[in-house]
Amino acid sequence: MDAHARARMPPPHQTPKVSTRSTLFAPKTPSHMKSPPLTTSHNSNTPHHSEPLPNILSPKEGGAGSTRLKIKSATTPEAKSRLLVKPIGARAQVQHAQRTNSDLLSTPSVTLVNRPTTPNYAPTLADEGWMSADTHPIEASSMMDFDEYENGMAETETEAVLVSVRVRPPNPVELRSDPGSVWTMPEHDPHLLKLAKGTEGTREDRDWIFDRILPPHSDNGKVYGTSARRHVRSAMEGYNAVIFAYGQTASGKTHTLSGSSMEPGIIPLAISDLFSQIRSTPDREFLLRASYLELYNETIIDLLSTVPGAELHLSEGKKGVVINGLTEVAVRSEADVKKLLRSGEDRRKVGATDWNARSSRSHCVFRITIESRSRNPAIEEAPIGARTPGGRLKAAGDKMTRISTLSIIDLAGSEKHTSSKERNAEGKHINQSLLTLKLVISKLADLASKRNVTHVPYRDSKLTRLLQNSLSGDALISVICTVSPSSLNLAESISTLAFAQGLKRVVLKAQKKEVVDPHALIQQYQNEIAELRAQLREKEMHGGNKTEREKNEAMEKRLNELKSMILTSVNVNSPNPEDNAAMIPPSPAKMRYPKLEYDRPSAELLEELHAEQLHRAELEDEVARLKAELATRPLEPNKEIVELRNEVAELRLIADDYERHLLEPSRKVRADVEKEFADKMKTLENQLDSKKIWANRLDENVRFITQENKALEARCLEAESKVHQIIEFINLALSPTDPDALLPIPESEEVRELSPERELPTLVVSDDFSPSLPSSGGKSTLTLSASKMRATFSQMDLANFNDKFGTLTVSGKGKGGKGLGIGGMGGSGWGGKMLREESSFALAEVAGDDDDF
Ligand SMILES: Nc1ncnc2c1ncn2[C@@H]1O[C@H](COP(=O)(O)OP(=O)(O)OP(=O)(O)O)[C@@H](O)[C@H]1O
Repeated sequence: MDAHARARMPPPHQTPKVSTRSTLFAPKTPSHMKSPPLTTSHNSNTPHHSEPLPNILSPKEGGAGSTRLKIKSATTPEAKSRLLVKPIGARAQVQHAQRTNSDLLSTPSVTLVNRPTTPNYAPTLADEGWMSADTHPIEASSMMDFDEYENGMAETETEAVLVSVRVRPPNPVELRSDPGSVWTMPEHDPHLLKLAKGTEGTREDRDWIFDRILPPHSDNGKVYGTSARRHVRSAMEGYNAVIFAYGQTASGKTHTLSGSSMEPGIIPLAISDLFSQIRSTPDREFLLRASYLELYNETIIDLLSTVPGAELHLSEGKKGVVINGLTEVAVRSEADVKKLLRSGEDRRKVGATDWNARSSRSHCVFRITIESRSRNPAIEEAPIGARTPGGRLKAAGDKMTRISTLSIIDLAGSEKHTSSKERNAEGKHINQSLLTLKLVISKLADLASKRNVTHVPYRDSKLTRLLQNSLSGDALISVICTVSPSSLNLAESISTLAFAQGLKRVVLKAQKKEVVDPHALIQQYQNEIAELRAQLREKEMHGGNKTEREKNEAMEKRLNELKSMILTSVNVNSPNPEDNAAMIPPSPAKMRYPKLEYDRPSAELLEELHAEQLHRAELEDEVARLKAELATRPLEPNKEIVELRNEVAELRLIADDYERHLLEPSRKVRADVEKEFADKMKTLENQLDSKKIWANRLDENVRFITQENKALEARCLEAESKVHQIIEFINLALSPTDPDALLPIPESEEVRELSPERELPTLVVSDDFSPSLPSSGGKSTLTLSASKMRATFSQMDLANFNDKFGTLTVSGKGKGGKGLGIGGMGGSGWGGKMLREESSFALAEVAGDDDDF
């Protein structure tokens, strides 16, 4: 964020929270209404002012400090005159109602009555000071950059004081001394103020940056737009707002705030803006009351009191500093405020100093308290759970009220030593209070910078006590620091700018004040109105004698008076309390549709109705003509339908396109799945290939085994035939008939031992063929001697024997190669089995760990 943006003020609506804080001004005792008309004995320069003040408020139960307010019954002619305001015509009302906010702003409708003329003070039109919007001379162009400026501010995020610096044009004395200005204000940068090159008497060569620099040619309209309008609008929305001017004497504070009849200042423009806001807010009702006080030589004086010079005292209330007994006057129109300001201005302490023929010798606070509520019955009820300022839960029917104050403060100028003794004494007090203000601001700035601050000296002057609630963050603040362009005042101007810089560092925490407050004056008035209406209705029903009728009249007057105090977009245009039209309460339809123009004159409405009827007749003719044309028209494809068809076709294309785009993701998913499956397929194919290899090798095995089996079969057959031979041999051996037919068996030591009958052959059988035979040294051998066998098996069934040796292979084994022998299966063994194990191992290697395999 750049320095300029930092310097800007935040929008006041950023933290719209409901607060329970309420106004700090306490009203005065009820004696006001009975007091004689206002006169002033303070201002020796001004004539006494005897104009009666409008609607002074008084506490319901009396006593200083009470916050209960009530308008006294205006039953006396004097009281009645206070309520009367001159009416304006119906046409003017309509024009007012039709004007937009911006219209009203760009053409402020009032100007302030200034103080009486003195030799070097030349306002004109003093009595006609409150000019109409159409006649005052502010140029519309001077307002042109307000919106741009406000838009810029709306972007900021932190709450700060809005600080503007206004450089006034040089006065004749300054022009004589040095016609140039010590300040330069670059056109391209409305935030930058620099000392002109070559300015003597100071070492200050820094750039000064503020929210707005207002060069000498800026008029009050521009100042209002840039430095006050936001605050006035915020006050209307429930934020407390303070606008004050600060600067050395004769630097232009009063000119900025009050202005002249030709160039109204911030106060009259603000008042005008307030009323224009009410006119353009038909859904809310308002109650405005004004107070005006001055702080002179550390004494607070009520400028609106019926007792001139009435001194006020401050006290510490629950919610801050309270001004006890301050007069508040209900105002219903700009004219009402004009009267108040004029009477207050007349009483203000002014005096000629060496620098200013009409110097303000006091600090002045003009304050408007604004109460408002919704007029819409649907939304005016406070939400369930809302609380009153006292903390109690709202009762049924309680309504939310916004209560805020707009304070505009004209500080007395900081003083140099003057030639007058009296001025010097005043100056001492003024300087003392301004010094305290500076100190307080500096402490608050330190606090905002999180420096250690133990004490903020609010109590050191009445000015800082008056401002305490606002300065401690309760309000939105705008300060206009005024400086002279002359080198004669350079030191003072730099001191003012330093003060302004301190202000920029103060942090504000203003909150919208929207509460359920049974003590809100607007609420009390509404209650009283309802009560009076009920009483009057009852009396009407029962008739009554003369005295009662008089009482009723008084009650009706009071009712009308109260109703006139509650300002709406309708009755604020018609300030005459006797204008019954303005007094009629809004109908339910009006309440429901507040934006409809119910109050337009009937002649206008009739005119409009007539125009509408003509227009309707024309339209009916046109419809008839078109119908006739349609009836005679040949049936051809309706162009519109063709167009619509084309449009449908186009839309279809678009829809197809959308569909394609929409299907794109699913296509991608499908491609992914397909790829996944393809990968899996490939793996399975690989596995299948491996299985095929394995199967081939199995086939090979089978083939090999089959061959082996065949070979074995052949050998078995051979063995069988040999067994037959053996059996034959045995049969022969056992045959007693022909011993010579036996084959000769070669002699061996072993056989000799075993077969003493040499003429008989010996049979040797290896154990490979019979596991049941006894083992001897790894190889069992059965040697049969024919002679022994003859003896042993003489009784044996040959068939049994044949069974026993039927599966044996026979290897001939006889002495000298003549004998017969039975041996194992030869060297080939189980070659097939070996092959199978090897293939199975190889196959497992190919398949890996795949479960699917
Ligand atoms: N911007 C301006 N344009 C034209 N005239 C101005 C401007 N500012 C001030 N003046 C004139 O300068 C004179 C002094 O101004 P003003 O009374 O407003 O000063 P001040 O700061 O209020 O002084 P003090 O503190 O003594 O009351 C007045 O005659 C006023 O009309």
